[in-house]
Amino acid sequence: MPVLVEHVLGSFDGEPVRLLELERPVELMGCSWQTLRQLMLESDVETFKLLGYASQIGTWARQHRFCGSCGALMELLPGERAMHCPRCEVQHYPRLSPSMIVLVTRGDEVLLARSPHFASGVYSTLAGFVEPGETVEQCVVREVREEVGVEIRNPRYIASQSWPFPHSLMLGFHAEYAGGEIVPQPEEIEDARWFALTDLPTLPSTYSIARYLIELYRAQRLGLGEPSLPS
Ligand SMILES: NC(=O)C1=CN([C@@H]2O[C@H](COP(=O)(O)OP(=O)(O)OC[C@H]3O[C@@H](n4cnc5c(N)ncnc54)[C@H](O)[C@@H]3O)[C@@H](O)[C@H]2O)C=CC1
Ligand SMILES: [Mg+2]
Ligand SMILES: [Zn+2]
Repeated sequence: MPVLVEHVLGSFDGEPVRLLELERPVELMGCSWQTLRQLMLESDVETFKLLGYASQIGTWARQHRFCGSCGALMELLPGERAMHCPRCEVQHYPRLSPSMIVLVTRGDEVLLARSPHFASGVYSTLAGFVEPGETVEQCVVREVREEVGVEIRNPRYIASQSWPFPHSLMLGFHAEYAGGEIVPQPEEIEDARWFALTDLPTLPSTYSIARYLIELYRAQRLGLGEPSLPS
């Protein structure tokens, strides 16, 4: 195989696991290439966690081959998960992008939206990347305002999830509606509506924290058993 670089990842079921980054996709007997999204839908949670980790390490190392400060070829630092510049000594650790995701509610109704690239009919919670200088709570307020023009109150942290598409760390919140009419952000939001908990549209994958936030609130309001977050 045309191996570009090899990363030792750890072990799985007692066996050592390595990630081989190939120069190009080659045909391998008995194997086929799949996207990480397909694998999320088809794997068990433990396997997907390993694949998500491998994908994030591979993406980070591939995108940090050269030093962003001086342009020199970077090296993997032995004994640490870091890329190191031998010329100017800069270190780059795997990249994580903190992102908030929030379920906005109004009694027995939840605010869900569609982005133009969702599968047909699917509605989800609002999400967005944290910007430099803001707290996650400020990000929740800003993103909801930008994406649907609605004001919220009491943003409350619920749970988090690693989301390897390509390197998000999802910070899940619940917030209450405080005012305003829904105005979808042009281009970003195709449609946004209030849905009754007893009449929800097609929801995102059961693996997602978006789905968990919705199911958790539904369980709490309707007195059902609480879901568990696969993470
Ligand atoms: N696990 C889950 O349940 C869900 C996860 N997500 C993830 O949340 C993240 C944020 O969601 P979006 O609504 O797409 O974000 P968003 O509302 O901030 O808009 C996306 C835009 O942000 C910019 N962007 C891209 N990467 C960035 C980065 N690393 N830092 C700052 N800005 C960046 C680009 O201009 C992009 O078009 C994505 O990674 C998405 O995959 C979104 C919904 C559900
Ligand atoms: Mg968004
Ligand atoms: Zn350098």
